[in-house]
Amino acid sequence: MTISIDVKNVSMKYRLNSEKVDSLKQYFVKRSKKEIKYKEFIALSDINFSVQRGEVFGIIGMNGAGKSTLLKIIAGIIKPSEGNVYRYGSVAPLIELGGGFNGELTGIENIYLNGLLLGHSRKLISSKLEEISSFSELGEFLHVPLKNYSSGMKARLGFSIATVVEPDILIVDEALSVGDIQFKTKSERKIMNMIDSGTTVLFVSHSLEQVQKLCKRVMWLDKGRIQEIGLSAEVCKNFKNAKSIK
Ligand SMILES: Nc1ncnc2c1ncn2[C@@H]1O[C@H](COP(=O)(O)OP(=O)(O)OP(=O)(O)O)[C@@H](O)[C@H]1O
Repeated sequence: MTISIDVKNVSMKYRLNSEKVDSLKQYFVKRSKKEIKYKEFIALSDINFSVQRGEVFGIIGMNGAGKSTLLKIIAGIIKPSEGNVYRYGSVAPLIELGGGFNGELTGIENIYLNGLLLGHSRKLISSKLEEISSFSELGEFLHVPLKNYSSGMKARLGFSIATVVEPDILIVDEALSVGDIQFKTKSERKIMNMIDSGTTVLFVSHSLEQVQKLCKRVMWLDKGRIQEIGLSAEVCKNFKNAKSIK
């Protein structure tokens, strides 16, 4: 078995402002006097696990358990406070789609901007422009500034860019709604095709049914800690029972 993602001793602490500051001026005065106090919030605590190549691995947990934070750390979008993540191969994060979009630029210009942010070369983006445009089905809108797009249209473009090059590792946050029903079906089919061709998938979802259908192994996160890692049916059952007791 070859490892695709290795998460070692990862912890994440967020700093929360614990003091009310009424103005920016007051903030800077207090900051210069070192009077700003922070509370620490531990979103993830000592997370250790690995995912094998070609595995579809699920992460479940209640709201605020730390699922999205963990995905963003694994995708390299944010850095953990402690620990390391080792990824073997190229990564396509289907989270915060179009995070690097600029509303003043057109769809086409944003394809280049986002593609470069994903680590692709200009040449590669040019060669894939037609494919991205056609998958997004945005037609003439691709020549219009993004500030005139609906959120579904932006998500369509983001998805089309992120998946144009088949990655070794796909990171999917279910919370993102990718366009309308027709586009959702099309994007789910694309993800299924990648799974069939051996892409490693990390999948966060609140739908236990979907998790059991797709994933063999699942991790249950509870208040930033690993509660259980194991076979999907078993972990989902324990999670469901615990939820009904609460
Ligand atoms: N930038 C931030 N600053 C401070 N706290 C944060 C930040 N981002 C997340 N948190 C906190 O970290 C915790 C974990 O958040 P996260 O979004 O990872 O949870 P989640 O399991 O994905 O939740 P959900 O199922 O609701 O999407 C939450 O309590 C949240 O309030």
